[in-house]
Amino acid sequence: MSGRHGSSAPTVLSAEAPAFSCSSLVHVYRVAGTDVAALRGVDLVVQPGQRVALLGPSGSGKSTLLTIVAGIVRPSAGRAEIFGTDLSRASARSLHELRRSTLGLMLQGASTNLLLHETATGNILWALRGSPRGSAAVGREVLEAGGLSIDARPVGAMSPSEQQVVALAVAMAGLPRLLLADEPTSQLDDVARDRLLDVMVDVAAAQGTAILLVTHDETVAGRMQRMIHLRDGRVGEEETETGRYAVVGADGSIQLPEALRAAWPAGSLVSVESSGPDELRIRSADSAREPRSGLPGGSS
Ligand SMILES: Nc1ncnc2c1ncn2[C@@H]1O[C@H](COP(=O)(O)OP(=O)(O)OP(=O)(O)O)[C@@H](O)[C@H]1O
Repeated sequence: MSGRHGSSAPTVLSAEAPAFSCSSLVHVYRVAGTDVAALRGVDLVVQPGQRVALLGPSGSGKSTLLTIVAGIVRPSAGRAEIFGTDLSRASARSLHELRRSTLGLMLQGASTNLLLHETATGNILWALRGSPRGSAAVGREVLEAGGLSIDARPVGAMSPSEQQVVALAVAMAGLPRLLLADEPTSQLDDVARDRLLDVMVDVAAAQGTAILLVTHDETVAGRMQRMIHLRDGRVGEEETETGRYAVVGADGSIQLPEALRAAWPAGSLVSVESSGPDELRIRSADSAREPRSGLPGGSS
């Protein structure tokens, strides 16, 4: 595949740097005098060429994280870097350059980044104008997988699912070093979704493209190499081939399993005992405590 998808040398911003990394990342939206904490301390590292799915309930901060990685929204606090470029400090100009040369964006609302009066192919060619890397052939391959290889309609006359295929074709045609995709196949039926995923994974593997992809669809997530679950604006768990694990944050915190959250509300006291280098025992203080009547001096 790599021959077919061959391109000029990639723009190397920092050879050894992760595709994306963030630590203690916080984002607060301020709307009409009210603060909404969308991200509450996210720690995450995505290596070059790694494919990562972001999952989590609605409102857990997935899209916010993606717009920060895209350099569209500046984080309120914490650190976020793309290939070694600090997103908090980068000038508007270098963020623009980063998006042009390094990132492929397919954010929510597939049609927002498309020229509606142009055809699918016209959109790909437009996106590749002056691009330091990029392959119209890859764009056409994605269109073909989505059944749009021969289509003279302007994108504005296409259905939402067809526009989603075009948006993915445009994003992939740029041969980005990091593809950011928010629900990239949400409008597609299962057959089209699987065909598109095949091409996406195939091209990404051939090009060494890292992917950070938001999805609610476990099938889509399963095509990525890592599955990260966000909860309440933090990384809660990660699924690997060997199981689903809680993730220790930079501050040493871990989230409670969902099933225990109602039983152990904020402020609950727990005893945390290390019973070996690889084992931690957490018990509710209530269960550890003797009944009051059994306590020395207990009166009830
Ligand atoms: N532009 C905005 N202005 C104000 N609050 C916002 C904005 N965007 C998101 N939020 C709030 O930030 C929190 C995280 O939202 P976000 O969209 O990042 O979550 P999400 O996990 O992507 O949700 P979904 O799966 O529904 O897309 C939510 O409480 C949301 O209401």
